[in-house]
Amino acid sequence: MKSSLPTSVQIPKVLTIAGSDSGGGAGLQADLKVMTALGAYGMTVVTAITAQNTLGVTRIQDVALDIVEAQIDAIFDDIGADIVKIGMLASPEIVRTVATSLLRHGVEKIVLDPVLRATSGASLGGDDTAAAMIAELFPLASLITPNLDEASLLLGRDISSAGDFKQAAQDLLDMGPQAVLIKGGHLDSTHTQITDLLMWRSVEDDLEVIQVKEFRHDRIKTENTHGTGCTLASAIATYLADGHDLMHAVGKAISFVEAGLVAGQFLSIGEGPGPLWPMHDFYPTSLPVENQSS
Ligand SMILES: Nc1ncnc2c1ncn2[C@@H]1O[C@H](COP(=O)(O)OP(=O)(O)OP(=O)(O)O)[C@@H](O)[C@H]1O
Ligand SMILES: Cc1ncc(CO)c(N)n1
Repeated sequence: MKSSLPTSVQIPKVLTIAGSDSGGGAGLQADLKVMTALGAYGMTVVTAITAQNTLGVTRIQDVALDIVEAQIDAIFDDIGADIVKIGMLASPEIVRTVATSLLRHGVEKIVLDPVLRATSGASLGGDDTAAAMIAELFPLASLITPNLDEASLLLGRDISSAGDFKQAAQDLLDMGPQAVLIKGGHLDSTHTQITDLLMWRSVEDDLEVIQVKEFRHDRIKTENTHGTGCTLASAIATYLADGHDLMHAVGKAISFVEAGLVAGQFLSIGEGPGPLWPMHDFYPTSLPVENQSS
């Protein structure tokens, strides 16, 4: 039972529906760290448990459908969420369960990161999961954030150059989401710049118009890029829940990832590509520990 103490401080409540990364760099662990770093109250619905580290994924255990549903109900029957971020869903059945539950609870703000493969190459969902996402979740999504591999899988054709981004975003937008962000992080790593392309629908004078914004930024030279996609989508969701419009939320989230990558260069976590560092604002890694403010 609640006490009668005043509860006037409002912080954004952000729910991630995602897989667990035992290594802590991606998945719901990354999501929670980002939400916390950005001042939101983070919550989790676990869809799958991955045995994972910086070298790769060794095992995946899907969570039973009724347990996925019960977690979503537990949150919306009590706490609620200002926005939902979706990551790894692992099977078409989990996609359907999540979509049905979110519809039942009338959830309207959804950032969908269509996670289908880990950077290490491990499959985190197959073609049938992609098809279920398109059918069940795209129409509910405020924003989808595919990387190049995911955009190629979802569209059934190769998206391999920045010149393909606009048409790919348009074709993905035609599949039902309100907005699409194509992430260019995996495009040729010899390029010194990265382009992420945002396309979204808006209404002007009662007419729907399609808007486009390219975010071009320097590629940070680092191996430690584990979790960039999860971090970006969680940061966008948190900034949206905090009241920013889509274009600014995406811009701020890209800057947050960049700062995390710069700070993550100085960390040595695991033998493979390590994670970025989402706590960069609080614990800057480039300073010797004794010089950091306490
Ligand atoms: N080396 C880099 N320097 C600067 N920004 C980067 C770098 N690598 C990725 N990003 C940014 O990180 C964000 C996520 O992009 P990316 O293409 O890596 O997504 P992803 O493949 O879904 O991530 P993940 O590898 O976690 O699955 C994008 O905004 C992208 O521009
Ligand atoms: C659990 C999980 N979700 C998402 C990704 C994508 O980075 C990953 N590697 N692991």
